[in-house]
Amino acid sequence: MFSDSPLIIALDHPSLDAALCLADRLDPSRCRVKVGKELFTRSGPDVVEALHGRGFQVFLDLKFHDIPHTVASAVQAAAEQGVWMVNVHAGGGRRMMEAARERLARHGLETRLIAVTVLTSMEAADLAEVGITTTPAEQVERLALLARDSGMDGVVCSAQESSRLRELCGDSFLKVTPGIRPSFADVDDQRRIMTPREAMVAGSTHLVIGRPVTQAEDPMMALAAIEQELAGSEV
Ligand SMILES: O=C(O)c1cc(=O)[nH]c(=O)n1[C@@H]1O[C@H](COP(=O)(O)O)[C@@H](O)[C@H]1O
Repeated sequence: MFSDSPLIIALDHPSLDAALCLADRLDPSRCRVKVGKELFTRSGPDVVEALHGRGFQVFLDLKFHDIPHTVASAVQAAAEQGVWMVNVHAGGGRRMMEAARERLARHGLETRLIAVTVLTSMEAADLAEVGITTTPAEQVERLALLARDSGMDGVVCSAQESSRLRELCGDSFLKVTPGIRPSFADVDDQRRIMTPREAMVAGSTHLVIGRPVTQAEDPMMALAAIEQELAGSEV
């Protein structure tokens, strides 16, 4: 049975064994999982296959950013592995995103395709250093509108931007938000953060949570605590 939970647990582990060890402590009916750059670079498609075999839906978070043909081919390769969701960088531009969308459509692949706006680790000063002098919020709006117009199913953004993006792009446009910190967790290196409850109220459709669950002594108990915080929000 697939999960309809908004929770996506980031398996940011250095090996296949470590990731599966954590996955085996989670319940696939109560969360999805995210495979990112380190884990995929080390273990490749085997980890996706192993997670599918355990009943998890997988968000393959490789944040593709390259010329349109290369990104379209990479997105196709991800979708052919049967992943639930894949992402690209909105900064790659309209033609790149449209090429990825068109490739999935041409092959009848239903993987959700979303675009990263501004990373949750970035503040105004970080943007200024790379030549972007608008605020993070303005840049997120610009990239979210571009992503929507380029056929994306949604965006990755900070939960602090979810309510504005709900107004601009509607409820069904996915707002996948990392930088989530339950009341019991440390902030770590994240900057634009919110609690799970605040994020759902603000309009996030999915919450990406890593260390607060993966580093917990009992990951399933941490997940249950997050579910409880969410239930308190009546969302
Ligand atoms: O695309 C992502 O998932 C992502 C985008 C972003 O802007 N910020 C961000 O933290 N992430 C990912 O979300 C996860 C957050 O993990 P924690 O900070 O441990 O909860 C990591 O796997 C990040 O790579």
